[in-house]
Amino acid sequence: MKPNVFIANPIPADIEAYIGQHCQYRKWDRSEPIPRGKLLEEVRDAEGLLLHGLKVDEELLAHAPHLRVISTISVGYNNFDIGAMRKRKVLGTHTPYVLDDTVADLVFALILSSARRIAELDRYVKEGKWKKGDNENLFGIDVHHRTLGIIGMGRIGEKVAKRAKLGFDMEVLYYNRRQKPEIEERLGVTYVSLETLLRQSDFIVLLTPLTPQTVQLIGDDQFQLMKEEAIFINASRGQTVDEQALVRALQSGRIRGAGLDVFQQEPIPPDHPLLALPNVVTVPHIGSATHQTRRDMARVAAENLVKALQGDSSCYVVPELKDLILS
Ligand SMILES: NC(=O)C1=CN([C@@H]2O[C@H](COP(=O)(O)OP(=O)(O)OC[C@H]3O[C@@H](n4cnc5c(N)ncnc54)[C@H](O)[C@@H]3O)[C@@H](O)[C@H]2O)C=CC1
Ligand SMILES: O=C(O)C(=O)CO
Repeated sequence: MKPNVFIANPIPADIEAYIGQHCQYRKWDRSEPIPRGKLLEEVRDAEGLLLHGLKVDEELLAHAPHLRVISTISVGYNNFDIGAMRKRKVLGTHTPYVLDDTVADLVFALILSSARRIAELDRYVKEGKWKKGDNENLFGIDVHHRTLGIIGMGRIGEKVAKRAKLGFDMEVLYYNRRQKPEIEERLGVTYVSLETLLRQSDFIVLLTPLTPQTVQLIGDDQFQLMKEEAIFINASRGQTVDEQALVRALQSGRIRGAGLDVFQQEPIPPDHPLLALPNVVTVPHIGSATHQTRRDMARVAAENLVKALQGDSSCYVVPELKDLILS
């Protein structure tokens, strides 16, 4: 008999059809998120669950006694309570690699638009403020030949480093849980302490996963170490930064600017002080959001779901739960 699965977010029709070849499924296909109560109801008989951005915790698992696999359409899986999943032997899978270049492109878009003030000057032109004789008050800073510091040199970090080295002749420093000599050799990047990275970089990009060790990794003390001209980019998760400290650093001119794709609360409340600052470029968590990449992510997530239910270990199980598929 085909396993029962629940698809909690809309996915392309052909990918849904692929799941249908291997599983019996029910689905939520409205664009607004599924209400929590409805999700808890729907998972009652499910052995597999496909989702994007929904919280997986003890409560959800308690409502899903048959659940064996949860497949998230994202590479980040901080929405998983890993301890609770391990206790119930529920596998978690994610979507690494397919989105790396797309997210790295977005990081560069944030670097360039912060340095050259693209969003601010777009408003300036459209509001009819452009007058002959405008000069220094429109100037930005160079990106090429400056120093980029990457915190979290993983799959996406490496793609950012490649763009920086090959496209912009930048010096690239990185800080990571472990040093990566193979990337140093391939790209000519330099491993440094977090403190050195913060002191020496003109652009600082945060790309670690959200874990207990990275919660508020960047706060007042770290902003104090940065150059006054530094631009801070966050494309990891909002909780890796102390957002109040970031507001203070930007308001006081401690750093020059910021480019942000992620926020402590998403959507960010419209009256949030960050949104009143001209030296901040914001986008609504769109790192991987191109038509092609979101499609590829949905395909990988669907393949993960089907493979994991079949006991095929070639799916992308999250590192902390890999032993479950082998046991
Ligand atoms: N803004 C967006 O739309 C997107 C955001 N992301 C975020 O980016 C993160 C990274 O994705 P990948 O590069 O695929 O992951 P990855 O696992 O390949 O890389 C993460 C790197 O961070 C390092 N790291 C982990 N904890 C650390 C710590 N405490 N201190 C220093 N380094 C640490 C790891 O050693 C690893 O090299 C995701 O977990 C997700 O949160 C990912 C995709 C899209
Ligand atoms: O994949 C992720 O972790 C995202 O944040 C969205 O692509």
